Amino acid sequence: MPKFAANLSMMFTELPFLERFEAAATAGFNAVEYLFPYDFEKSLIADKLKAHSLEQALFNAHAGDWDGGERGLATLEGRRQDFRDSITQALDYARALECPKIHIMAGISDVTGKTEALYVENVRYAADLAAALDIEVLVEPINARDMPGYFLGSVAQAIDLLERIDRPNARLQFDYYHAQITEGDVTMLMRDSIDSIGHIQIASVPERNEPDTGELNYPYVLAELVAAGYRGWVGCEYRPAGETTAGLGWLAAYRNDAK
Ligand SMILES: O=C(O)C(=O)[C@H](O)CO
Ligand SMILES: [Mg+2]
Repeated sequence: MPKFAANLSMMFTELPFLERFEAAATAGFNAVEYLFPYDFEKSLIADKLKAHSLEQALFNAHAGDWDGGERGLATLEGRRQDFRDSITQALDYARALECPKIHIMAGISDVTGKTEALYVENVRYAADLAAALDIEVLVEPINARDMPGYFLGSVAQAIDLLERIDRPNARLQFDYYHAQITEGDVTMLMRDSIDSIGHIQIASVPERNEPDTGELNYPYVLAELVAAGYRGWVGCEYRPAGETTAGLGWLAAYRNDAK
């Protein structure tokens, strides 16, 4: 059965960030992921993980001026040093949190030969630093409805760029929510890209709520993922329709499955 990580940027937002760790553990999660840890001392987060026996599955490298609309630095001309600083910072946190994976956001950029070349160079730079720490760097295609102008739109584009990056620890973050909106045929897409997949995320489509609603049949989708050999965390990157805990009935069904 799949193992699920709570995404603390979207789940348990009824609580202040640092209190979400305990809430996730109490709800039965053994791992967490979120966008960014950088507003907090890494030792503070490490203490939370330890106190609640949680693994840190994933977080993102700093993605620029988020409130100002930036969504990553890896394709931005003139931001090479900012990008490099973001990787140094992310790896510093990853080491402290014993986190094996970092998501590197590409940025809002047109796809041109120039932006592709910069992206390949930047992700390669990050992968080489991360490899020394046994950490993977991940790239994720994001749907254009939620993030208009985002550089990385499809799994095919991501795989093509990963081939050019050509580093074994640079891998695909496959988010079924984005894949269904942009491409559909998600199980064939997953099977075709399974060798590149380093992390999975889920949510209902189109509302991005609990995975037991919406147009995707997750019991089937996740059984196929496991059958294809995926053994990593499945990040629950969804916005609960109501109170987070009240919407966790879907998780109990997987626990019963395992018995
Ligand atoms: O939005 C997503 O799907 C993500 O995984 C990113 O990390 C943030 O946009
Ligand atoms: Mg995602």
